[in-house]
Amino acid sequence: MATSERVAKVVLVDIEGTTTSISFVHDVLFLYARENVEKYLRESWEGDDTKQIVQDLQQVPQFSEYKASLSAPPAEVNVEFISGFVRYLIDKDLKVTPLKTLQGLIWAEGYASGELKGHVYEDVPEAFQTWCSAGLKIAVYSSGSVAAQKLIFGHSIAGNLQPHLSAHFDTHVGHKQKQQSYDNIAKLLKEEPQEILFLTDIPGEADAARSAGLQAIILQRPGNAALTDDQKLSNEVIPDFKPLHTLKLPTNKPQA
Ligand SMILES: CSCCC(=O)C(=O)COP(=O)(O)O
Ligand SMILES: [Mg+2]
Repeated sequence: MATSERVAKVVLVDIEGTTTSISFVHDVLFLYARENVEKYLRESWEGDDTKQIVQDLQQVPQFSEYKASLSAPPAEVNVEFISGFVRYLIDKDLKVTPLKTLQGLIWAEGYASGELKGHVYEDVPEAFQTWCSAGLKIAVYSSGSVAAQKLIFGHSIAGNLQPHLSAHFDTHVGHKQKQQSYDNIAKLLKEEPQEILFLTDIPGEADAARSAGLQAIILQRPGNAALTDDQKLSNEVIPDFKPLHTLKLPTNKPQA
């Protein structure tokens, strides 16, 4: 289907590599979390949220591997030990839920102080505006926690984009390369899967979304991983959101 003829009721956007540069996520956000995790854990160690995250981190499969890599692991978990494990997970870019929850809490302090401003590509605010004016809904599905998603769009370099967004999904609905996650999202949105258009930089995510019946398009932003010839042949690939400015609802009926 030509991009100009495409119709959808919901545009479901990924963040890293789609609305936002990979370098911002890795070189700014992940670095901020790396540098501030120990301070954050020290100050919140006795709090219920941190206690739950620390417990959940110890259930991550890589925990025993990390412990075994240390010459003298402590007898009891402490701030330094968990901070080291968090940095280990960040360096491996593991999209595990307790890490993502913790990162969101750490970033909240950076956004509140003004040290962090969320990067969005220049075509993103106009696309959000155009889709909302055409009656489409915009939802977000990222490995970043829902709280972190609200921060990046609420404190973006283009201002507060959060009013354009109707729904947020993170790894609580499942892994981004699993069909079941997209089945879950369609059910939660109460929409037919084919009326949802998913935009992502990762072919495995596009494949999983299509298996669930969603439409999917790949973004090839500057700095994204190169696609193979096969991936280019089996996907529609666009450089930015501009070709999707003509996106319309399937009927002239406005959304309820
Ligand atoms: C919510 S901004 C940080 C995004 C993040 O932590 C991440 O791992 C990016 O994953 P995505 O699913 O957006 O590619
Ligand atoms: Mg991505």
